[in-house]
Amino acid sequence: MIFSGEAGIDQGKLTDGFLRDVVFNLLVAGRDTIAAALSWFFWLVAKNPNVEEKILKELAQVMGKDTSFPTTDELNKMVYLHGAMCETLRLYPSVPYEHKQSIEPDVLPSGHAINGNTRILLSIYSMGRMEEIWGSDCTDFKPERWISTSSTDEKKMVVNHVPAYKFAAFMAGPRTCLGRKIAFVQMKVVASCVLRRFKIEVVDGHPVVPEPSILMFMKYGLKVRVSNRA
Ligand code: HEM
Repeated sequence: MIFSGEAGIDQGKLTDGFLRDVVFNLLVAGRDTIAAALSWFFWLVAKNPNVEEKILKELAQVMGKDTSFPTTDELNKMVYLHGAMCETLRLYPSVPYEHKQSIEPDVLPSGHAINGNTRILLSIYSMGRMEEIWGSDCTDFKPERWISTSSTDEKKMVVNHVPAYKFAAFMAGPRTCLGRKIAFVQMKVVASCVLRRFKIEVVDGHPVVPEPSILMFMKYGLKVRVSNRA
């Protein structure tokens, strides 16, 4: 639209109103989605010390004693952390369900015939927990399922390609999330900076349950004890 359509363009220039709306859209789409995902990530990591240990090991290998923000190159090397982020979004997608609407009668890839003007609700949350899709360990938090050894260098780990129609946290098709890549950058920067410096422990007895809404936050927030890593 920005380059080919008329909307938001006046005498060949983008209008202030159009630019305002684009920036607002990016802020709305990209703030709470990341906040929700990071809450679930820190909770899952605190509850799975084996995962925490592997993340810290990878961070030490990639960053050494450098305490500054990770570079793009360093972020790309954080393969296990990337897997942990995908695994978090599989189990706790920031957008738990989506709705799409047909204009005309159609047949879905599943073979289901639908009428025109039909609303379809997709539960991204349920899809992330289906045994047919993810296997018998579908409820386990297992970053390993997202990574494998490189075909050219068996000492190197790489992030597996998983089709968007299987991992639907960012949805798929022409209206897929535009911020997917920047979302991983932001989440990995925050996670790596926090986890290297601090130990996060969930306060005993604090209930952690999802609040199903347009975005899936924790119903009672996340109460944690934060201590400096020795
Ligand atoms: C964990 C983080 C995020 C998740 C889980 C997420 C998920 C989604 C989902 C499910 C959609 C709907 C796609 C559809 O209906 O087909 C969407 C749309 C969108 N997202 Fe994200 N998002 C995240 C972060 C971001 C960030 C950081 C940005 C921008 C900086 C962003 C920008 C957008 C935009 C602009 C759209 C609308 C795309 C369109 O309608 O064409 N998102 N996102």
